[in-house]
Amino acid sequence: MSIIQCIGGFVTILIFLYIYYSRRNRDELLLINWPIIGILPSFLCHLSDYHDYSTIVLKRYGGTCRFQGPWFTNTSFIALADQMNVNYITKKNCGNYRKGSKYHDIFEVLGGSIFNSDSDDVWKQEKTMFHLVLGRKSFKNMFEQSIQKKVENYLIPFLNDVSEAGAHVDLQDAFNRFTFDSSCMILFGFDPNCLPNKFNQLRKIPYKESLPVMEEVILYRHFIPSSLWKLQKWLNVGQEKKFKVAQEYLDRFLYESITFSHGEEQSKCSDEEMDQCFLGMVKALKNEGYGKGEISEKYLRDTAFTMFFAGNGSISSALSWFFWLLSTYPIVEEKIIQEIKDNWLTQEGNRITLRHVDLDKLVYLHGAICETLRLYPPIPFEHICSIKSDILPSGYHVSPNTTLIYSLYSMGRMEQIWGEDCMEFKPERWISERGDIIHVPSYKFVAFNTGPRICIGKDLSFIQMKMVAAALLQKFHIQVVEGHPVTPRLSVLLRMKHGLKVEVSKRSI
Ligand code: HEM
Repeated sequence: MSIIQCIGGFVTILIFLYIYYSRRNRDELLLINWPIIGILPSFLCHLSDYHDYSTIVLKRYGGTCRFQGPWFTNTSFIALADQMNVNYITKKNCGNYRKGSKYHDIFEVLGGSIFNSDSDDVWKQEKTMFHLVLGRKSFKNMFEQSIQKKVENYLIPFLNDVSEAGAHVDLQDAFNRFTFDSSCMILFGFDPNCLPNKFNQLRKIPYKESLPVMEEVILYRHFIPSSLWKLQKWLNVGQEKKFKVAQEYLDRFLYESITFSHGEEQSKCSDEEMDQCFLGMVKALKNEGYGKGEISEKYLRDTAFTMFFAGNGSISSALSWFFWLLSTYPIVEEKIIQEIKDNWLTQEGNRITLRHVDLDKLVYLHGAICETLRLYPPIPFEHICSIKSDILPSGYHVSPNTTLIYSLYSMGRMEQIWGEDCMEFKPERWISERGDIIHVPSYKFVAFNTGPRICIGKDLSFIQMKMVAAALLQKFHIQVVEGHPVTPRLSVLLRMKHGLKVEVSKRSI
């Protein structure tokens, strides 16, 4: 018998077994760990709706189950969406769980940054430095002023122009440009002007496109054998070729920004603003003798890249899902508008000042943003690795050196965690009878991760999202174009696959 006949016979048996199983039990078919090829067929069938598929599987198996990859590929993992188990691995027994070597390989592009660090010394030192900078009053002021400037001088005029032209615009792209520019202002002290103030001045900017491409390839690296993607990388073909090109664009931009050697097209900030920007403060801290080692350009690049990776896409993704949900739930939009009317924000002449003390009064808006992050967490899953064998609180056994993936997306949709109405968008669930925001522990509301590796930028993210949402809702009614498909892109960041096409009309409240 020839090899082709053998393969043909094997495939026929698999098809027969597949049909046999599907007729016997449709539910069981959700997750069949086949001999040799493991979950590959189920996985391939559900590639386009991967997050929803994993959620259904995890619900079916009580929140914890094993996804067995093909033999000898090192792609098997334990999937989790059970808050007790997740609290255990991220907090109670976090000493036994690390990001691990597979994570470091997949996220190599982050360099020696805080995200990628497993060494307690380096991680603690970086974390303290982030806290020192983000906690400074001068940094917070600079942060708020940068967002305010960008909203007032670009985002609002841009959408005004769109409404006057009666055009359709991709709101996700506009938010992505907005967060890219504001991240640069905060990090480096200059605005690269990716978001113009006129609709017809939109131009394609390769370095701005880099992150979404890289995030997509990073997701593939999770699920295909590492030997395969490493070979692709070495041969510079396929997805890995796309990754390399995207990284080159972004790295060139970052190194030029660090040394400030761009052309003239950027709006430069004052020397004072430059000193107060994130990297300015990091350099000052290092010069004062904080932390070990020199401030090399590579270190500054890794820090800048981390800030982009952490903050830029997460915020633009959250804002896009927020406006899509409002378009789907007009009653929620009405309540937010009413809240803005009742508490409005300091009015200085014609100018609206978005101070965070005023934003704190917008409790319903806060609840709506939490609800968005629960249903559409920008980072949909987390990846860690066990050191020694362990037993999870649910009784599940974990062998040493096992990959565990906990799905933040699925955890936001579990009935055991959020109740029977978990699929509904209900900002009210975040508000107490007295009208305050209810504190929800981070192992339940996991969009910002939980345990020691919890997000450092959570408070700043809320300020930024509330500033943008309040300013836009006060000025515009944003409606998603009828029939526009909205589905998540297959990526480590929950962006929308087809963007968010919207129509904009002016509103005055
Ligand atoms: C909606 C916005 C955001 C969301 C949903 C979010 C979510 C997350 C999540 C899930 C992690 C854990 C990642 C991991 O360990 O693999 C994380 C970590 C981190 N985030 Fe955020 N983030 C957001 C915005 C930001 C912003 C604006 C900044 C910067 C100011 C930031 C800085 C960080 C840093 C430095 C870490 C690493 C913490 C550590 O490893 O100890 N994030 N974030």
